[in-house]
Amino acid sequence: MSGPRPVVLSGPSGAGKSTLMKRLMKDHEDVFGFSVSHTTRNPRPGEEDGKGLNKLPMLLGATLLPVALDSLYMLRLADYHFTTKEAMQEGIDNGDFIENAEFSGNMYGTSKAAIEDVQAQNLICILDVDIQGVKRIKETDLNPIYISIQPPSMEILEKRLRDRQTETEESLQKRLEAARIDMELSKEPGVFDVVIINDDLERAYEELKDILNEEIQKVQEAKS
Ligand SMILES: Nc1ncnc2c1ncn2[C@@H]1O[C@H](COP(=O)(O)OP(=O)(O)OP(=O)(O)O)[C@@H](O)[C@H]1O
Ligand SMILES: Nc1nc2c(ncn2[C@@H]2O[C@H](COP(=O)(O)O)[C@@H](O)[C@H]2O)c(=O)[nH]1
Repeated sequence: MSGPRPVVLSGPSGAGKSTLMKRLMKDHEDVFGFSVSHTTRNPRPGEEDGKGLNKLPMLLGATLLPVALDSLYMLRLADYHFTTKEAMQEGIDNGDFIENAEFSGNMYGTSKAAIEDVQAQNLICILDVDIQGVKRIKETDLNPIYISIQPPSMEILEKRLRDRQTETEESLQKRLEAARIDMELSKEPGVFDVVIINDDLERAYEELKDILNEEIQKVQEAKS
């Protein structure tokens, strides 16, 4: 496939993938596009459903110049396509997904359309997937850069997840269990191109930008 290489961001829930990714997208206008996954979990307060949001940037770009760029970016970032188990299973059976997994009792998956939407715009496609997704994507011809975002320790991860206030005690425990497995597997040689320890956010962000610098420049040059 031509165009910039996609980027797979993986790592335990609460490690900081979304925080880093949202900053990357905000700081690099029209360089990255997020592969909006499907999930059967319930939306969190403030999360945007992907339905219809893809069309928003063009409308806003043409009509709403005085709006602050920050708010434009928050508006155009869909979090997920929130769906039901039945609808998602039907999509999986139809071959609509390049990968799917069960995580913490819910289904998650990357549709082929989610990636194609981003690649059609010649943007760097960012996928946020768990370790099962990483393994499945390795069986495809997507050829992304594989980056693992890891917390400095289990204790800090637990604190971040608790402070985020998005989980029940039950789902928090499931996520911590998955995190232990993830932290072990990410140490296996050859699974990830790079492992970033997200201790200090600024340092982790600089590291992420450095890794992606070559692809970022390619997209920026192609646009100039
Ligand atoms: N370096 C950091 N120092 C302190 N807090 C951080 C750091 N990075 C992220 N956080 C905070 O930790 C919490 C988890 O981060 P975030 O939601 O980005 O994780 P995630 O990996 O995307 O999780 P999930 O996979 O569940 O979506 C957030 O409240 C975020 O503000
Ligand atoms: N295999 C996949 N994993 C995914 C996908 N989208 C998100 N995820 C991972 O799920 C967990 C939990 O996410 P949350 O939003 O409920 O906190 C996290 O590790 C994500 O990376 C996907 O399409 N496929």
